[in-house]
Amino acid sequence: MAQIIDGKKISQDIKDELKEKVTALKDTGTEVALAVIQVGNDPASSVYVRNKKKACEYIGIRSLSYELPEETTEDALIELIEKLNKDETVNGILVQLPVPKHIDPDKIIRTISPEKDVDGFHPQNVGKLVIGEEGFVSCTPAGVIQLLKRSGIEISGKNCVVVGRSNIVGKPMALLMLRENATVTIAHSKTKNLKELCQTADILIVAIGKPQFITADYVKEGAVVIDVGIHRDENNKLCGDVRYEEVAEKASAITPVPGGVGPMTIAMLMSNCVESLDRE
Ligand SMILES: Nc1nc2c(c(=O)[nH]1)N[C@@H](CN(C=O)c1ccc(C(=O)N[C@@H](CCC(=O)O)C(=O)O)cc1)CN2
Repeated sequence: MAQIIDGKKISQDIKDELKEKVTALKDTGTEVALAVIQVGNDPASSVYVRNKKKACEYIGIRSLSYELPEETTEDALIELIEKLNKDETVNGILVQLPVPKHIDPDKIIRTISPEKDVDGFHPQNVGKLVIGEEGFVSCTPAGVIQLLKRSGIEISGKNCVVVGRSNIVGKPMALLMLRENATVTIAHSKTKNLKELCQTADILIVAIGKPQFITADYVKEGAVVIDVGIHRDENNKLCGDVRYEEVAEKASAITPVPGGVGPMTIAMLMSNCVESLDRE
């Protein structure tokens, strides 16, 4: 049976380390502040935003909350971001995704100052990741690296297949694994022989957005399987992109859903906020 990679425990460890750091910073008169913007009332987004605020509270980060109505215009949102960009007391800014359809997420991401882009989505931060310069890194992929490292899983020299090529998970995930000296392949909806390709992976990272798509026959005996997906099944129970029960019997280590990658997203967001101070 596989080692279960406990994202809840690892994210708690990270939050505890950050809390210590933030407490010490406070003693020197330095405060960390994060502005969280949500447009509309998507129920899942409301849960994530609430959890981000709770994490801020736990660590000692000041959180500024902007809950804007669904009909907020793109211009009004841009105006708010520009105001926060100029506010010297705010270190980090994030707009919870998805935004309503009438708002262009790419335009919004580009409006956030790269120095305050704690989500790591701004093209300038993505570019820094590509060329190996220090910048903010997207929280979910950064969280996966922490899960692997803190679980004692060797990355260097391993064959890694990343299934999914989104800008916020798949692509940065592949770049981070490359930075850790893995041999990386990105698979996507047009990939031929996906199953055979996945079977070559020592580390299989799945961010495909299809509930329970990856079955045991996609997985090499002893592989490490990281599930980035999050869905509700027909019984309204949370599940991932991976068929957990059967894959756990074949893998050497696996992340559960819930309690795997998800909680790491928020821990790494907190880490980026604290890190933003070192960049000033
Ligand atoms: N601006 C952003 N928007 C979105 C991001 C992001 O990083 N920045 N990522 C996702 C949502 N997300 C954070 O925002 C997120 C997703 C899942 C979890 C999490 O802890 N999941 C739990 C289950 C929680 C539940 O009960 O639903 C788990 O997997 O154990 C945290 C954050 C899209 N939008």
